[in-house]
Amino acid sequence: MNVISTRQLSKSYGTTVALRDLDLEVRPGEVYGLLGPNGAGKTTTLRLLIDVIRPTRGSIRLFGAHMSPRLRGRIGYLPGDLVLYDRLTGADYLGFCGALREHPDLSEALRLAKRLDLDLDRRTDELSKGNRQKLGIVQAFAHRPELVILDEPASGLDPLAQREFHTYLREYVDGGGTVLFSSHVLSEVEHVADRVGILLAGRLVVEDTVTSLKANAVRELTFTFGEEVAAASFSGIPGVQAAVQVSGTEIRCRVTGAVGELVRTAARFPLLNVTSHEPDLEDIFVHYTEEHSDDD
Ligand SMILES: Nc1ncnc2c1ncn2[C@@H]1O[C@H](COP(=O)(O)OP(=O)(O)OP(=O)(O)O)[C@@H](O)[C@H]1O
Repeated sequence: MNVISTRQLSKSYGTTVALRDLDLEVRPGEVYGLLGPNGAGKTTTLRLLIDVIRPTRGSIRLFGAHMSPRLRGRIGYLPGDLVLYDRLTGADYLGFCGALREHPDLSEALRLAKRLDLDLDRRTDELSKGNRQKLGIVQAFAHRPELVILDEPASGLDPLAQREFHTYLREYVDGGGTVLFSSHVLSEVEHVADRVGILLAGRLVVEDTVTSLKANAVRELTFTFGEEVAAASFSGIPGVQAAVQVSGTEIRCRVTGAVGELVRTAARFPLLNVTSHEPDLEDIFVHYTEEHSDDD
């Protein structure tokens, strides 16, 4: 049974369609990263899942059931717009959240706060942006939820805190937890997520593992020859999308899938060097964003 399962989930605000027909499945024990440019519908999706806003259409199942007060206790949530009570210390705030959730045991919260180097004795209005974010993360995990939904968790965290947080996320899923998070930080998604979904203008345009997305993405191979070679010699080869003449002796090819035929063709000429630019998640993200804007 999937931890999260949505069918044709849609949300409109007046005439603005924020989310269209989202079918999302998040499996037990996985870290799922939701990517998208500003306004793509990420926050809307997360808010729908935790039931702070209601769908215009479609359905949501969490652990196979509709949202209920009992189910809410099994879920942790970091909102994108975290509101803290300024006069409380971090420890007071966590105690308050624990009381609301009827989970007074703060041992997990204290452990995570220590790992993130967060001082819980300071008043929340004295905390820096990054430390407020750490407090938000700590409250999301404090009651040992089975699922956490995090809206831009990396926002404001310094690289050390980010690294510690990612290690903690891995431990959390290894211990049976499940994570859905949104992010703009593509390197974070690349390192942490098992699967990635890209939302564009409210639609899920692609969903896959990071490894598979990269394997199927467009790569660039640049060939340097010992004599002049025409780019036209490389057009029509399976997988080659474009062959560009960089100079008389240098040709750059954009290619998808296997490169065997392309490399065999290049080897028929006096080949001196080949360099390959491997796509990262940013290239893939830009590719889908550009492709989508072409459709508009
Ligand atoms: N309360 C609201 N009233 C009207 N429109 C809204 C509301 N909330 C969101 N929207 C619109 O819905 C669309 C999706 O917004 P959403 O906040 O879900 O995007 P996002 O992917 O989280 O963006 P960001 O990365 O900027 O946080 C946007 O066009 C936004 O303007």
